[in-house]
Amino acid sequence: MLQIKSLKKSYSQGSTEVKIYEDLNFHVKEASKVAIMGKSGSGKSTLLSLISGIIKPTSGDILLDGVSYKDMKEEQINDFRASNIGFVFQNFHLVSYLNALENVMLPAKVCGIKNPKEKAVELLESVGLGHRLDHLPSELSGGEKQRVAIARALIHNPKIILADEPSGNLDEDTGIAVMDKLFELISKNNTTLILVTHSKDVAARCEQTYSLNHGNLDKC
Ligand SMILES: Nc1ncnc2c1ncn2[C@@H]1O[C@H](COP(=O)(O)OP(=O)(O)OP(=O)(O)O)[C@@H](O)[C@H]1O
Repeated sequence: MLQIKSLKKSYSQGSTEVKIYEDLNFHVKEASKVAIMGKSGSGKSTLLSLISGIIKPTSGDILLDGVSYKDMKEEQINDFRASNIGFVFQNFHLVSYLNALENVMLPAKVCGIKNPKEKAVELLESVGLGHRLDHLPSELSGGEKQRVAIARALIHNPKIILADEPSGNLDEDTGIAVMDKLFELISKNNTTLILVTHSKDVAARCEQTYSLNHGNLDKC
């Protein structure tokens, strides 16, 4: 489903080259749930940004469902990402001036999905927020914001969800409830999950856990 081949990524920092990976290889099967752990600065978020096509590798290739990013122009990658990938971030990344319903509808509108409102209401109800549709992000609790973000990530039935510390900003009980919801919905939809986390408990929910060490992904 997802293939990462001989991936090299370096950042230029003035005259210095910051090397993150030299030769990273990785394969994720369809509908599987994979956790990525590793020390701060090991390159976990960078890997999610590369998988989403937001940043480009220095060399190597990424294929999603056999489609290589190398063969696509910037605009095609943006369209491909909008249709195939859903995101859940630690800081929620909701649009501040849109209410919960409008936030969830956003990816559906971008992808031209029919009945976006109906689908968004259904999803918000499934995450227990049917009574908060018209609340702005500033009028929602942290756990509620993350449940809106989960509904938004799933509305366009993406092939893959990339989650970066989704419970990192939530208290323990709220984090558990939010993760329960995320795993329930992705299992129901057979969505592939790649989850970056520092929490062993969160990682244990996944079928496989890898640790990113010195540019290599080691199976735990
Ligand atoms: N745009 C950039 N320019 C230069 N260096 C960068 C850039 N973005 C990230 N880095 C460096 O790349 C390394 C990997 O960053 P990344 O955010 O992927 O780490 P991470 O494993 O997700 O860390 P954390 O667990 O702390 O969130 C870090 O050392 C960081 O300083």
